Amino acid sequence: MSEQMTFRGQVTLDGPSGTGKSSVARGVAAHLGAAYLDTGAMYRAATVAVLDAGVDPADADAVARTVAAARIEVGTDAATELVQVDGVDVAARIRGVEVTRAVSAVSAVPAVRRQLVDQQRALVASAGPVVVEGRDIGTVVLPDATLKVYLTASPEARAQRRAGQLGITAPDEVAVLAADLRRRDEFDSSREDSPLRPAADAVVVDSTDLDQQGVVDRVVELATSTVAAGERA
Ligand SMILES: Nc1ncnc2c1ncn2[C@@H]1O[C@H](COP(=O)(O)OP(=O)(O)O)[C@@H](O)[C@H]1O
Ligand SMILES: Nc1ccn([C@@H]2O[C@H](COP(=O)(O)OP(=O)(O)O)[C@@H](O)[C@H]2O)c(=O)n1
Repeated sequence: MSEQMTFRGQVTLDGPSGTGKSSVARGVAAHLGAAYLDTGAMYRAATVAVLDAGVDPADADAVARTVAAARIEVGTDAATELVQVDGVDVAARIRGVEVTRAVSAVSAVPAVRRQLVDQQRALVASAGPVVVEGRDIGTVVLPDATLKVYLTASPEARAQRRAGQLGITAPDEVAVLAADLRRRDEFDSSREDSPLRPAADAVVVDSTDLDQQGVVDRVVELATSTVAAGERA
């Protein structure tokens, strides 16, 4: 497929925190003229609903009831960020420390996952060509995707990137951030329902020594060569 040809497939990007999933997925979507879905934003929005209801994130039944009653909306346009809970814009709040600390507990609740996975599949079905990022997209949400990428990077690089994003420079604060990332990744990888892991047919891309554009270029190259191979078959 030449780059000018229209990309009609689905690209999944999974991996641990700070590997560059969101920024790379946006770049790839823009390059391919595809829609973009940030599934982490949906779990984060569900977490806002739980915290606002005063529910303990560890109380799975109450979490499931609260999220079932909430209207969670996210956009699929790579150029703009739309995240709402019951019509209220929560795009900034979902990135806060409070939500980040609670999100893994909320996303481990099977009923929450069923609800949001159904919603993700419906959004993808109406989006056309799409780049979707998260933790279980290649394994559970879109097992037949055109291209599955599993992004990795060293723990040090991931902590440094997140620190840069949050404007944190003090070494002790970076160390706290690194410990938080490690804890969340362990939780996400060891949960029973849809743990974080590469799909058997995912291409693993280590971004430790690549800059953001380098990773975007690599994923676009993989997407175009996968489509070309499919057309030859
Ligand atoms: N390959 C890279 N090298 C350096 N910084 C990167 C790279 N990819 C992404 N970043 C930066 O790292 C930070 C975290 O990236 P993000 O896309 O939010 O990761 P994730 O969605 O996996 O948590 C952002 O500030 C982003 O610009
Ligand atoms: N498909 C997904 C996406 C996110 N999540 C959960 O949502 C949390 C936040 O996801 P995110 O993609 O916003 O996290 P970062 O990689 O940006 O730190 C993750 O730590 C997971 O607990 C999930 O369980 N499944």
